Amino acid sequence: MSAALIEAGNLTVRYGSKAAVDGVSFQVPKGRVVGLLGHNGAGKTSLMKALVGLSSFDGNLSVLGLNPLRDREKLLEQLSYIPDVAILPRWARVDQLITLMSGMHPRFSADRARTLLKRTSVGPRDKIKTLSKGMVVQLHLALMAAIDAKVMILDEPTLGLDILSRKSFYEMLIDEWCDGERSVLISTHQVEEIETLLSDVIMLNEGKLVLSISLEDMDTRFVGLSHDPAQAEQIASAHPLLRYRQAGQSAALFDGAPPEHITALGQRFRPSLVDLFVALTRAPERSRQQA
Ligand SMILES: Nc1ncnc2c1ncn2[C@@H]1O[C@H](COP(=O)(O)OP(=O)(O)OP(=O)(O)O)[C@@H](O)[C@H]1O
Repeated sequence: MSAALIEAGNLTVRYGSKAAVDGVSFQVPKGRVVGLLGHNGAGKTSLMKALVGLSSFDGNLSVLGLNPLRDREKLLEQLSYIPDVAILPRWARVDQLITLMSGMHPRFSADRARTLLKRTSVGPRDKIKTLSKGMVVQLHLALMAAIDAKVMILDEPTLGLDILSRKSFYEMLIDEWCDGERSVLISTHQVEEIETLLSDVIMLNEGKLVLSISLEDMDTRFVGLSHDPAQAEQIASAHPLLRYRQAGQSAALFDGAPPEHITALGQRFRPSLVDLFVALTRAPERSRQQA
């Protein structure tokens, strides 16, 4: 088995003639927390469905050394997945669900699920239909995190939750599931909020991969330069990825350090993931206010 938990090479997912995921290649090694970012319709769900064997694909795809389509049953024993349309049976009580999961999944630990639930406001006797959206998501995570898996795939897991519920969701994920060996892939639109949790980021734009990088490498590769508006023309001549306003100042974002005479015109800063996301995925007509 290769060292990477997930390995995609020229991965393409089509719906008819449309490529929702278009020739994407990336790797997810062990122990990573990977953000999958992209605008609506960028291909995030389609990519995740391919990873869990729910979509056919062209190209190469190996998850835990398995082909998700051919070896789906074996793969699902070692992988936890919360889809964007996740639902739990409304008629059931929490303890009934735990019993159900114990019977269904060879790597599910009922004790672990009960321990994880103690972190939440969900009680074992609660009926699913009486739980709030935030509580259902916490319960879902507790159930999935009680599976002894190597990879977790979360498709917009905190959609519709308030900030406190989102925070406790991610706290439980990082504290209780991530152990330096397992990896998790999370798609989200809450780029700003998730940045500090991530070790890596994968960005899609209209089905194409625009970036796959560790946050560490992102810090050394991309350079922000804040500057006086009077220098805007000279800065533009060095072809920044994006020109925008930052903390009331004109700013430019470069892929790689700009030439020294350009750097000397301003002050370097570390661009945020949001800045980078905008720079790499904007449509030209949607570009932010030019500096
Ligand atoms: N079952 C389907 N049949 C046809 N086209 C589809 C299907 N599912 C998705 N698509 C198309 O594929 C593209 C990618 O959709 P996908 O749901 O993967 O994007 P996404 O990044 O998850 O978007 P969002 O952030 O809105 O959930 C879109 O253009 C979408 O219309």
